[in-house]
Amino acid sequence: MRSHRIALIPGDGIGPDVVEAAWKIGEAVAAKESFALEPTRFPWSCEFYTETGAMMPEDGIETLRGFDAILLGAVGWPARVPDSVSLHGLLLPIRKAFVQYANVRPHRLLPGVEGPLKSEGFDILCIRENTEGEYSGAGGRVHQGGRDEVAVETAIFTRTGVERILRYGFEQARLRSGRLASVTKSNAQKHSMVFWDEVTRELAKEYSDVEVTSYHIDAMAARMVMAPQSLDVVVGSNLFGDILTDLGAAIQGGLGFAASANIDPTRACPSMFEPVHGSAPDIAGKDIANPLATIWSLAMMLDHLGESAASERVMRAMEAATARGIGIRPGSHTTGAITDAVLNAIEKD
Ligand SMILES: NC(=O)c1ccc[n+]([C@@H]2O[C@H](COP(=O)([O-])OP(=O)(O)OC[C@H]3O[C@@H](n4cnc5c(N)ncnc54)[C@H](O)[C@@H]3O)[C@@H](O)[C@H]2O)c1
Ligand SMILES: O=C(O)[C@H](O)[C@@H](O)C(=O)O
Ligand SMILES: [K+]
Ligand SMILES: [Mn+2]
Repeated sequence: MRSHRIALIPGDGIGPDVVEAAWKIGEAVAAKESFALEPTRFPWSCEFYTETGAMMPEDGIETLRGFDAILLGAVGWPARVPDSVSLHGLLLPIRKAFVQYANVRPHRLLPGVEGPLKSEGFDILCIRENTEGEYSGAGGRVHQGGRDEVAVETAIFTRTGVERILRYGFEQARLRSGRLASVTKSNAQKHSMVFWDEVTRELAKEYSDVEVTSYHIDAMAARMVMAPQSLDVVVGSNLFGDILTDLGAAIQGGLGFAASANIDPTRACPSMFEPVHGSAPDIAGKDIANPLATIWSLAMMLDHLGESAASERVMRAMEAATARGIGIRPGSHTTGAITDAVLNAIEKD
């Protein structure tokens, strides 16, 4: 029987609830399609940090390297560990070490879900650079606490990094409508974003079948709200992509719906799948976290593993559940009730 080894990192807050919910769905579709999912659970989290002084063991990356994929919940519990420590101790090292340079985030309204806008048919694909840019972690602070204190945070854009993410965007545009929007801010950031635009234009010659348009990040934010139909594939830097994908999540009905895949397109390393949202301390422990974002991320994982029939089963079941009004508004159903509705739809399919 085909088998896939999956590392589960539930993490903090609502992370464990949504990962266990998604895992039930994974097991159900694996049974339907006659393959096995072999889970190994890792307790790496802010609690782990409190106990050990690190977000993951020193050999954590090497341990993960042997898996076919990683399914993650959320990292961060600011009351216990500063976010800058937890993110740079677990989530960001995985993205960087495994060169998961393409963070793929689909935003689409599921049937029955009414977003806050009149944006029927909202359906875009955001591609976020995931290994460098504003998240490089290069910089420092001097004269800490003093009147002359200085903080420097240097965004790093390499030709390799910029070219490969734009290329990924062009390729995705080819698979969809043939339209690509490249997010820039070259009016203000006169080095990195001018470079980004230059590489965009260079690649445009190679992809003459793709219609590419550059938009400044601020105008893009407005466009996503005012004219989302004019967009299809959107490619942007790490921070721009981070912000735009919470906006995309909001338009698709909330963070409980937004899925993501951290992809190493070369497949040399395991890719990681996780909801766009974080640990949601404000609703943790209340059993109202929407698991659909993580279930959708699981569908992306199955597709990446070559299990496209199982992936399609998950998507169909989610759509059947929301079409019946399950989980369509924040807090409308418990995590368990939404999970059961999806499981039920899988059984009936
Ligand atoms: N990739 C990640 O692991 C990731 C992503 C974002 C934030 N974080 C971390 O998570 C912590 C909380 O961050 P935040 O509050 O800025 O963002 P968040 O995404 O955790 O929450 C933002 C808002 O969305 C709601 N929400 C999120 N997920 C939901 C779900 N599944 N169902 C229903 N509502 C949901 C929350 O209740 C909250 O009101 C911080 O430590 C942050 O650094 C981690
Ligand atoms: O990448 C980040 O900024 C955080 O982990 C989170 O906000 C995300 O979007 O994944
Ligand atoms: K997450
Ligand atoms: Mn984010």
